[in-house]
Amino acid sequence: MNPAPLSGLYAPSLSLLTDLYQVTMAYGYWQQGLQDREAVFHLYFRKAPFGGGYAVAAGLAYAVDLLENLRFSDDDLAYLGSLKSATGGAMFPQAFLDYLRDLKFTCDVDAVAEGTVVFGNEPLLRVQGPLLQAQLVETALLTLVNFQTLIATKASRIREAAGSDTVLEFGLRRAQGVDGGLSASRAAYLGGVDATSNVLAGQRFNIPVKGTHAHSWVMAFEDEPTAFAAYANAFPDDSVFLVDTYDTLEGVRHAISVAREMRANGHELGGIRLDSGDLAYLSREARALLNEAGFEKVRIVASNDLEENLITSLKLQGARIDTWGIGTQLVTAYDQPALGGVYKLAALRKPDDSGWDFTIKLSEQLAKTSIPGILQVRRYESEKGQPRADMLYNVAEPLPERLTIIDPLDATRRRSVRPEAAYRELLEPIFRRGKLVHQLPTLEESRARAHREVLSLDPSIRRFLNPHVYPVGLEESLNTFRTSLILEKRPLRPA
Ligand SMILES: Nc1ncnc2c1ncn2[C@@H]1O[C@H](COP(=O)(O)OP(=O)(O)OP(=O)(O)O)[C@@H](O)[C@H]1O
Ligand SMILES: O=P(O)(O)OC[C@H]1O[C@H](OP(=O)(O)OP(=O)(O)O)[C@H](O)[C@@H]1O
Ligand SMILES: O=C(O)c1cccnc1
Repeated sequence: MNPAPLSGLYAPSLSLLTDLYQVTMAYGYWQQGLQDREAVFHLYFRKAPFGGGYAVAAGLAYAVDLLENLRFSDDDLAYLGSLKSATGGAMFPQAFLDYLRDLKFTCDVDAVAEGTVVFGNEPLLRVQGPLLQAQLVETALLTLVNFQTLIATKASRIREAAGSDTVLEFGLRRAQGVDGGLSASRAAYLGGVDATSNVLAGQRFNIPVKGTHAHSWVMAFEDEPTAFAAYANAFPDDSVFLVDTYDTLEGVRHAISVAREMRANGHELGGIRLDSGDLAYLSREARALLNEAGFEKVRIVASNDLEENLITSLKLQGARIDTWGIGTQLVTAYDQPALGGVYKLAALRKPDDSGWDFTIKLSEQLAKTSIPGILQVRRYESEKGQPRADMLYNVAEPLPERLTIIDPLDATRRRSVRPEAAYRELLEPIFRRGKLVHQLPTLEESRARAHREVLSLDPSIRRFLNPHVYPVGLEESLNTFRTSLILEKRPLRPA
């Protein structure tokens, strides 16, 4: 089986999966002769989602697939050719459409591996190449990386709450459409769930598929014991009975009597599922009934609008739940349905090719002012591999001998870097001149990375409530340069 069956996910191409303004700007750049001016954009979010202290990067495999297949088909061009301007003429002239027909993606892309733990303000992706192309891919890259990073992060929080218990993703029916379901299942697995009920995701991404049965199964038979016995007949070694259709504890008793018959025939009941009521109380009662009857190994699955805080609370209440089935809250990222990742222009090659003009987007809030340069993220780690601080620096400028990391929001907060401190660079080359130069890891490898990296974080950063803020700063000369650029661009207002 193909472990990373992503190639051609968007074949022949999703080149029109963009906002109209990307195409109108592309036309404008082309008209101005700016299409090949070398540009650098960074994709980053400002604040980790769910009030948490970190995020888990995801979506790169989809982004690679999209960029590899980026081309305008005849149908795409015919559609763009049919668009009209306000006065009724063609929005785009034929010569521009011909240019798009021949367009090939030739940018360099550097990115953080999927499953890497990331923080606010650091680039997850850097695109460097012809301005028109680097601009054109903005929307699609944001669509892919924002959503999958959000869901992978939610899944890692649920994993954190569940500890070593099994977590199943049950979200497809409540997901935001087809790709919302499919890419959520992938990102949730990457972030740490153990299996999905989504069969297409199982086929496409080689994710383990698992499930129980619905209330309708019980309702389709004359009574509950008959329904359980029929299910056991179909799946003698893989049965989990949903016990709450009529009365949960009565349902547990029915499950036990069918489990006895199964045992007499050489089979064991796998589990029961609770889907309503007080899950702490019912799971304890169910455990006691099962144990008394000699079914210590029958697992208790719980579902019903669960998420990381409820799981934590249920555990504190002494719930005896072995497996958590999580749907809506996970795949819709219910408490924060979007990650506000942005894609900002940070450098433009000078027209005479003599170097770079670094660019900045100002904001009233310093937190929203962009970071100029061609950025790399250097992660300093302890001897045990625990992340200690991340430093953003401009690879287009030489690094000073003595490194100091400055908090971009408060320049008085500084950290010196020991020259011998161990580090790794997070952005890795993915495309060079439009050619894929990176062997993408399998989904299993990315999932293992996410698991490893989240666990390597200090628990104070992983906690849900008021997590400690992980230090991400600018290398001192970059910070000084950014401040000077802000002063240069911001008008000096009269008092
Ligand atoms: N012990 C508990 N502590 C905190 N929350 C719980 C506990 N048990 C269940 N919950 C959660 O409370 C919410 C409401 O559950 P409850 O079963 O009362 O309502 P419901 O979903 O409307 O039930 P039903 O399906 O019977 O109509 C769910 O999110 C459930 O996971
Ligand atoms: O609560 P979630 O986290 O979203 O998990 C998925 C839910 O979907 C199912 O309910 P549904 O009522 O759709 O069908 P059912 O008859 O199988 O329970 C299942 O029983 C869960 O309660
Ligand atoms: O298999 C299950 O138990 C399941 C699947 C989807 C949604 N809710 C439950």
